[in-house]
Amino acid sequence: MEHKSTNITWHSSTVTKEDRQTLNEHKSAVVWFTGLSGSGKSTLSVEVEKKLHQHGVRTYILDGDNVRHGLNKNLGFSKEDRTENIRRIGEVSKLMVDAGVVTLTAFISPYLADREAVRALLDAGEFIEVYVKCSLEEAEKRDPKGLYKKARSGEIKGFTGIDAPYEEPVAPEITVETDRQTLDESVEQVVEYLRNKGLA
Ligand SMILES: Nc1ncnc2c1ncn2[C@@H]1O[C@H](COP(=O)(O)OS(=O)(=O)O)[C@@H](OP(=O)(O)O)[C@H]1O
Ligand SMILES: Nc1ncnc2c1ncn2[C@@H]1O[C@H](COP(=O)(O)OP(=O)(O)O)[C@@H](O)[C@H]1O
Repeated sequence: MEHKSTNITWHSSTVTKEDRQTLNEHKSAVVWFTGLSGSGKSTLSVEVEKKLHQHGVRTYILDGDNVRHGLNKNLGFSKEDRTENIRRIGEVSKLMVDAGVVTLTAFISPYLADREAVRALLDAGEFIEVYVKCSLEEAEKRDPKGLYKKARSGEIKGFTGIDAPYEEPVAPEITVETDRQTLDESVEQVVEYLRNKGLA
């Protein structure tokens, strides 16, 4: 993206990310849930956060409700707008990780290049991609918000999985299969990974 501001310098503070992590007694990273609408991203992020919080981990969830209603309320669902949506969320995630927080994000983030751009913003090991894998058939059967029905009838255009693409992750850190596993199994799988990385 074009860099419009000039004559700006980076102002570093004396308290570093590492200092904050030491104070918190855990590292920080972004746990990036990606998958179709209805795959279980929000449900999983909420349950994983609950577990982490119980273990004394500082957490925050970024999802559509706190981002598309505020920071990104000027964005729709064209390819360009989705890319800008993910770019901004990536930048916010980076700030949250710098603040020492384990940040969980729940966005479809359908484009591989957009997710890789977020990965590139962060240090090694700080971007944990969780592919919330679920067949379109099952997601459509769940249809928790009735949006697939609207997409099939043509009331919503450019809906992910129907007439807009979803590019599957190539090498995600974690894959959970919500049409084959129970919610508890998926939650435990994510928490176990985070525990092994000093994040839980
Ligand atoms: N056209 C279209 N395609 C996909 N999704 C749509 C669309 N229009 C509205 N919605 C609703 O918006 C939620 C997805 O927003 P995201 O910010 O996660 O999308 S993206 O990452 O920018 O692609 C998504 O929420 P989830 O079901 O939680 O994934 C939908 O409820
Ligand atoms: N194993 C599972 N993991 C996650 N969600 C599940 C699972 N089985 C059924 N569900 C249901 O699927 C729906 C997923 O919706 P949601 O979490 O809003 O998905 P997304 O955020 O990806 O759109 C919820 O109603 C949830 O209860």
